[in-house]
Amino acid sequence: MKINGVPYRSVWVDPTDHRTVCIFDQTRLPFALEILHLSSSEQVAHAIITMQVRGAPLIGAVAAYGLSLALSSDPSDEAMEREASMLAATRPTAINLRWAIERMLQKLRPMNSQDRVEAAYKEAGLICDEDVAQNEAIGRHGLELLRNIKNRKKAEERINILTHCNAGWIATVDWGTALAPIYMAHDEGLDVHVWVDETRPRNQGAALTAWELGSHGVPHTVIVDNAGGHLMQHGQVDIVIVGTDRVTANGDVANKIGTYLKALAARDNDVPFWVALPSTTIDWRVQDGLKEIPIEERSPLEVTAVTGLTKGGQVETVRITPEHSSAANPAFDVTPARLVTGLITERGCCNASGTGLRSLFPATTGQ
Ligand SMILES: CSC[C@@H](O)[C@@H](O)C(=O)COP(=O)(O)O
Repeated sequence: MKINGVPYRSVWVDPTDHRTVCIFDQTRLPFALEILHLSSSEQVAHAIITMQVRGAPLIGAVAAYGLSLALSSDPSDEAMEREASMLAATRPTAINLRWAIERMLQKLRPMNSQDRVEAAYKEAGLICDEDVAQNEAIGRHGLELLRNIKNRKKAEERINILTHCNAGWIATVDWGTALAPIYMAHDEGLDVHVWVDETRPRNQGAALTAWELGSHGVPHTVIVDNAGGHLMQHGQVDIVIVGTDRVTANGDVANKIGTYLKALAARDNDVPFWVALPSTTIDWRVQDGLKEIPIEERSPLEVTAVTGLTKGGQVETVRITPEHSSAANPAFDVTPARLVTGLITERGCCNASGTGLRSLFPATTGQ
């Protein structure tokens, strides 16, 4: 995607030294656009844990480069296994992280240590290129859904889409998952408007989705997380599209906390609820999302405080709860497959079920 007319991906290798990995510091958006240069696997791990990079596909891609950086300083078997485990443990819910590390190890384990560094950067680059192609394909398939909605509307009526968290281009290597169809619809002149859930506690919607959509000129309105049900009751949402951090072999969907409540409201109001994902987000080894997907529990400080821009232009974090109140912060929830209208993948759309997924990915037996 472009920023001020310049095309960017969300992660790239510094062209001047061919080793350092560059990302946008997502904790600084939307107030500042800062590029971070990561030159060790520890720095990559820190960036993932602190959510300077986040979004399921992107943390997989960045972790793959993290392993490449580790091998640059020590390409031995011991170091590779140790650093791979360290990177895989940085966040628990998104399966793309473990998928990317596993793919790197499968490629690198049989190799001589002296050949590993070049091979690792090449494989990480392939992971990135494939992610871009998958998200572009998701965009094309999701665009069909939006065109169908438009065909059922009067000429002057816009398409209202609700989304949760940030599943845009900065959550992936490019395009995004849930936002890819929206960008394509906007680019071809469909009148789309996006209701952006702010997505407390970290406000990925208010900060990141709104920034992305605004930079691309897509009309959007930020709403508090609790407004979606009300808007659906009043016919102001045509479709919900969200991304996901892990989809089980049966089609259960883990995504940012609050997604489940949107799916319930959508079902009660006959609003289609779609989930967009590259196949790297499917965990074929897991069936029951509620029992088997680990849900990340983050710091209570993310709940008891908010960060924003003061009138003086300073970014500040302030407490919003009584000093001695405790807080809980489960970062994801699981939406059962029965509440999901369908999945948008790079191979097309399918039912959120084992049969639906197997109709598109018949040969996949595991990761
Ligand atoms: C294309 S990204 C889909 C998901 O990763 C996204 O919706 C999400 O929940 C991200 O969570 P985050 O905690 O910001 O990494």
